[in-house]
Order: sequence, then structure tokens, then C-alpha cells
Amino acid sequence: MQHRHIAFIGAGNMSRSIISGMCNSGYPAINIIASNPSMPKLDALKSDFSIQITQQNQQAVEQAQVVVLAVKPQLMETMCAALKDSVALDGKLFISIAAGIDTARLSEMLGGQNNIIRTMPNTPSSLGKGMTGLYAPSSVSQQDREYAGDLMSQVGEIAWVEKESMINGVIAAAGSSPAYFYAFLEAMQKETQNQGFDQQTARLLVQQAMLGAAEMVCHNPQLEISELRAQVTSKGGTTAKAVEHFQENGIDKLVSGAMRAAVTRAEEMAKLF
Ligand SMILES: NC(=O)C1=CN([C@@H]2O[C@H](COP(=O)(O)OP(=O)(O)OC[C@H]3O[C@@H](n4cnc5c(N)ncnc54)[C@H](O)[C@@H]3O)[C@@H](O)[C@H]2O)C=CC1
Ligand SMILES: O=C(O)[C@@H]1CCC=N1
Repeated sequence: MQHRHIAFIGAGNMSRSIISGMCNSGYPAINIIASNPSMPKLDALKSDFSIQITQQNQQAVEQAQVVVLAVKPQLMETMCAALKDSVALDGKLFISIAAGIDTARLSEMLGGQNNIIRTMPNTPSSLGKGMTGLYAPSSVSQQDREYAGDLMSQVGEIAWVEKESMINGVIAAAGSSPAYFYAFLEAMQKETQNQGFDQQTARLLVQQAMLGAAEMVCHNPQLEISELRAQVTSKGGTTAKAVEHFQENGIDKLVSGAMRAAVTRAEEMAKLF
């Protein structure tokens, strides 16, 4: 990928994951700068990856061709207002990773800049196992799209969406969803402990089952997920009873309700911020 000068505004978990993926795949650290109001996360980034650091956003952005907007959604407006008043932004590519702020609103926050790509990554990016959805309005060049796609490919798989509203679908399916799996595993671990196992063994049992199941899905793209489920489910056996219990208690409705709640919240956030 092109090694453009890139600034990360906000040096939190997501920025760290992306920076780690970039450095591991040979992106020159000298071309990466991160800014954050406090020093500890910056110091860690410098010592782990030898990137440039600063506490001044404008200093990071001045030299950068690409600016990653990586602060929490509720802080985006104040951060962008200070930025547009202190640095010339024309000609730069902006890549937002924030949930619930659309490109039109980001453009407004940035004083009319319109070279903006929206992305929605997830936390497994920290292990290079991320899933990122991307959206670019038609005003963004092919070269800039390629750059953003290459960038997010450093930390996992990517999928472009045609319509911006579909980014909210990406949030529900991939951005937020690691937490759904954790919630499911927490419940499984608890019940495994109820069955008499100690905490550590209970965790090992459920986490290894989850890892194995995930690998089975990834390594068998030719099989529908329902077929993989069928392979575990002996007629009249234990799995059939467990799956029946899920179905009788409305697993599909529960899951779709949770995903819709995530989409609805993303829509609400778009109005709030
Ligand atoms: N955590 C997740 O699973 C995901 C988060 N996101 C989005 O990523 C963005 C960042 O999230 P995280 O990295 O999890 O948050 P985080 O809280 O770890 O990082 C945000 C960083 O921004 C810094 N910051 C606050 N005000 C600032 C300012 N004015 N200028 C520069 N830096 C400032 C904070 O000190 C913090 O280090 C959010 O917008 C979130 O919606 C997107 C996908 C997944
Ligand atoms: O919960 C959130 O709002 C963010 C976006 C996706 C994951 N975490």
C-alpha cells in the first residue's frame, strides 16, 4: 500500500490496533503520528512502534496527508471545531472510525471538507482478526478508496457498502457483535461452573469450543452454517435438545431484536452528535 503520512487523532484502543497492524506489515513508523490529550497511551505507542507522537492535534494534522478521526462520537464535534480553526485541511483525506456520525455531518464539523471515508472496524482488529465495513461518497477518488481499503486490510477483512446507511448494519453485524459472543460465552461459562467446573476449566471448555466453531465456519465456506450445525446434531441426541430449547425460546427473534437495537442506537447517535 502507499505509505502516506497519516495522523491518528485519539490514541485509544482502535487507533492502537490499526497502528499495530500497519507497523507489523512494514508501514514506515516515521510516517505515522498519533495525538492524544494525555501522554501514557502515546508513550506506549512510541515505545512499542517508534511512531511519532504529540499532544497537539493540529501538529499531527499539519504534516499529514491522511487524518484518522478516532475519538469517541460525543467528542468529535469539539475536536473537529478546534482542528478546522487551527490547521489548513484542504487536500487531506479524512477516515472516520466513529460510530453514528455520517459523512455529511463530519463534513459540516470539518468546515465543509468532503474527502471523507467512513469505516466501522471492531476490536479483534488488535489481533489482525478484525472486520471493517467502509463507505465512501462518490466525491472520493478511487486512489483514496484503495488507500483506506488497504489501511483497514492491515487488521483483518474488509467489506465496502454502497449506501451509507448500511454502515449501521455493519455496526450491528460486526462492530458491536464481538460483545454478543462474549455475552453468550459468559452465560455458558456460568452454567459450566454450575455444572461443577472451576472458573478456569469452565472458561477453557467454552472458549476452545467457540474457537473451534469459528475455525470450522471459516475453513468450510462451501458449507452453510446450518449444515455445520447439522453435523453436530445427532438425531435424538443431546445437541438436538439444546438447539430445540434455543428455538422454542425464540433465538432468532432475540438476536434480530438485539441487532435492530444496535442499528436504532446508531441512528439516534446520528441525530445526537
Ligand atoms: N471499541 C470498539 O469496539 C469500536 C469503537 N469504534 C469507534 O472508535 C472510536 C474510538 O474508540 P476507542 O478507540 O474504543 O476509544 P478510546 O476511548 O480507547 O480512545 C479514544 C481516545 O481519544 C482520546 N481523546 C479524547 N479527546 C480527544 C481530543 N480532543 N483529541 C484527541 N484525542 C482525544 C482519548 O484520550 C482516548 O485515548 C469511537 O468513535 C468508536 O465509536 C469503532 C468500532 C469499534
Ligand atoms: O458500542 C459502540 O458504540 C462502539 C461501536 C461499535 C463497537 N463499539
